Amino acid sequence: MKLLPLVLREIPENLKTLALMNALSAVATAALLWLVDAASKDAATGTVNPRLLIMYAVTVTLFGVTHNYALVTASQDAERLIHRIRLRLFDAVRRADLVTVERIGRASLNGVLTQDTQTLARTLPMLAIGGQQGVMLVFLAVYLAWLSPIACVMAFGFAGLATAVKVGRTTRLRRNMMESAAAEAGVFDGLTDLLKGFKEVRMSRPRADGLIRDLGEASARARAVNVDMKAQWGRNFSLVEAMFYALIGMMVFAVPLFTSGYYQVVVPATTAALFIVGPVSTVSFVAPLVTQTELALSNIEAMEERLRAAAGDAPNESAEPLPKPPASIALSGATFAYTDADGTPVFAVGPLSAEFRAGEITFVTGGNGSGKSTMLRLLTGLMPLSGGERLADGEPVPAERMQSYRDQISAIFSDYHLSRRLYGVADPDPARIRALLERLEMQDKVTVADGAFSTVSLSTGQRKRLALVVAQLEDKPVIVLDEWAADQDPHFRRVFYEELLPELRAAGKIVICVTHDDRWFHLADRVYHMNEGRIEEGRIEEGHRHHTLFSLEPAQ
Ligand SMILES: Nc1ncnc2c1ncn2[C@@H]1O[C@H](COP(=O)(O)OP(=O)(O)OP(=O)(O)O)[C@@H](O)[C@H]1O
Repeated sequence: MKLLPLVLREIPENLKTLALMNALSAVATAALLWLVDAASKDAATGTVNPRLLIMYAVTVTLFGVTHNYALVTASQDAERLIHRIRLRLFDAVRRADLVTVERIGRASLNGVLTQDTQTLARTLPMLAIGGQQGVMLVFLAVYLAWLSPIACVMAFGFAGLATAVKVGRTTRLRRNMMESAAAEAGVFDGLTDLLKGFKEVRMSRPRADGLIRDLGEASARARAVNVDMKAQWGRNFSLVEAMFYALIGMMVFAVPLFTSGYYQVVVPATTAALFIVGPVSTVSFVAPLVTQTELALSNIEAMEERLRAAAGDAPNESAEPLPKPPASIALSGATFAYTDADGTPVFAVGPLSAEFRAGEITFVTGGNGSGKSTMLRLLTGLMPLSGGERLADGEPVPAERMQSYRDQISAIFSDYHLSRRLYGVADPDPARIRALLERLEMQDKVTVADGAFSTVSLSTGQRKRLALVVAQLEDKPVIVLDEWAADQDPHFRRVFYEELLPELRAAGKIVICVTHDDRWFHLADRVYHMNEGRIEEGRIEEGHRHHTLFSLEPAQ
């Protein structure tokens, strides 16, 4: 049971008031029943008792106010709880390192962050209502027991039976619903192929025919399963409704057989039975949601635990700032290995030693899969080192300064995600933005207003140019560009190598650039070459061009 401890721990503030309001609204309901009984006796003699009328009006008001308070507060508390859980999850994700996030998988993270929290958003308010109706049932039971203990036992016994039937059938119905969801997912998969692969479908009639045939079959399967599911739902609904009518019948036909003197209370007892139908129905509907809620909470807790366990007892990475913006950063004997699910290393890098200095352009070259991006991830502090050190100005960067170290670096990785909002750039100067957009030849495509780009629906190369606008607005001492130029046209590639990079160097930045463009290797002050996870420093030979530009020597 996770829900109750969670509620007691996370949102204890209103619980007492909530319980009181629930109890008051339930008492008001029982009082209304009593008043109806008393007033109907007067009505039978052709009189209206004004005192009862006033009491009735006051009790209805009390019920309205307390019921409304309890419902609204319970819903607000449920939303507050969900909000807190979400914030905790967001924070756990932002604190996790890249290896952990990649190991858990974005799909699993997404599932917990969206589906499981949505499940809570759906079930918690309903559970709150169910709880309230449960309290109401307790008070109605007391009232009915006061009128006639036997009537109470029989009414609640029968209601319990109806609930058991309903819950049992709902479990079966849930199986039908899961089949229905699977069938709908089949249709959705086909639709994804149709819409995402529209160009491919349009280009080939046999492919289109095959896909549409499969889609038709998936849709027919979904129809059959849905018909079955809805018939089952209809049968459940009718049966349970009929059982509640049977309950009322029992109050007037069966209960009198078991108790004497019942004729005196038959009207209020039957009215009370009518009143329990609604709450019993709600409680029986809501009860199965407890399992879903518990499952969602378990998933969320397990995910938090995985994220937290990965962080382990790691010190607070934001505890200390770097003493000053670094004039050089370096890896010294750094090692790291990717592992598979069993922990077996699948690709190892290092020991890597490389230094990157302010006012220098450093190129990192190497074949596909040689470990360039991995080296950058280690250098930028995105992934932990297994061995060796990261240095800033020749000094090892302790874990307590890692966030401050990362904050010195603007990085545009090859899979860079461009947000529309300029997160992390406080009050950007509009004139500077305009100048940068012009410099990156994007002024006709994009504007910036209220801290956001007017659009990010652009080509990959154009998005990378905007990423460079953001990086320059950030104005950090280190700029890392992972194959930035690969998505640019020849004209802008030249601008990048011959103008933008030298400008960044002239501004005193540590410029690190992964590239395959050997035509411009001569523009670098330093070249590192990656080969099967090892690094070699290239010596640039004057007067040479193209790939013979530098010869490789082991780094010192
Ligand atoms: N998350 C990961 N888990 C396991 N192995 C990985 C992971 N990321 C990369 N690798 C492996 O590490 C090796 C180096 O990858 P990396 O991306 O660093 O190379 P790269 O030199 O940047 O390649 P490219 O030029 O193709 O971008 C590859 O063999 C790759 O399969």
